[in-house]
Amino acid sequence: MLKTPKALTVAGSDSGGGAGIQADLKTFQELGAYGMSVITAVTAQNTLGVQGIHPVPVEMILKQLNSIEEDLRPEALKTGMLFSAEIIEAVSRHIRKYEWKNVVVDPVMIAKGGADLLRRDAVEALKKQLIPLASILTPNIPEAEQLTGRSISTKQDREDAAKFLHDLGAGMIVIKGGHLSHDKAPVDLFYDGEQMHELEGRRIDTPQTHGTGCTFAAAIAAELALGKTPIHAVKTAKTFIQEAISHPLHIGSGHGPTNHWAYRRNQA
Ligand SMILES: Nc1ncnc2c1ncn2[C@@H]1O[C@H](COP(=O)(O)OP(=O)(O)OP(=O)(O)O)[C@@H](O)[C@H]1O
Ligand SMILES: Cc1ncc(CO)c(N)n1
Repeated sequence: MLKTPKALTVAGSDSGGGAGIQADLKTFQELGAYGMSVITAVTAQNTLGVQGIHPVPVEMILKQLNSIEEDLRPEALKTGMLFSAEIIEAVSRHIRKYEWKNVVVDPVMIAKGGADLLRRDAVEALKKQLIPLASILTPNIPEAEQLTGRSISTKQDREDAAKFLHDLGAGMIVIKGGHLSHDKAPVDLFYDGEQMHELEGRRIDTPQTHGTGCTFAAAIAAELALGKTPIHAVKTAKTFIQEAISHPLHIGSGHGPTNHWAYRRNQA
């Protein structure tokens, strides 16, 4: 009997459904992985912004992780919004203890509307505890700047940042190009620990980009769960997010969600 690949997201809930746990589960489903979740925080959120954040007690996060470990060990996982140093420490300890593999770390810090999804004092825990466990780390440019303490404007800056993050212990790094200036194509830089690869893309001029980073990292995790190679996984994730942004759903009046159906529909 063929084994069903299981992918786990350890992240915050977005009541609006476009980012966080909800985006991750939709992405897993579309790419053919069985989706599971460990919720680290509940956010009250819509396309206009974040109206509230309620972190889940660490004890309950550990219970969710243990329930998964005892019965449903994932082939791959992704982490998203982790909110505090104590949550990062608990999640990292669990991943280390049970030697979970194929760990995609999306170092979520700030929502599109400016809300803090990670406490400022938790950045050190992220660098010391979780990044060394990452098979693939997926910062956007502002997150890479925070993690490296350097400003990033040129291609050389991005390559140097990727090497710096590799030295912190991340196996492979994708520095996402969504935040490059609007007249530039959103090229993502993928460093596999030896070589730099550029993931070309076409910029789609739309405000409907809520949850792009979550969806991209979840697509990588789904592909790794399916047994695909890292380079295949990041390339599929890039196509997946490009399709999802290209076919907006026109939901809400702010930064609307992307369209998780678009990739599979276009493959059919
Ligand atoms: N306007 C766009 N057109 C095409 N691709 C885009 C656009 N914006 C982002 N992307 C792509 O989406 C993916 C996520 O990148 P981005 O830099 O937006 O992540 P992020 O800032 O972490 O997202 P989030 O807002 O969810 O935190 C990358 O592959 C990036 O190249
Ligand atoms: C819960 C959650 N995670 C991540 C993001 C980043 O897009 C968000 N807006 N909300």
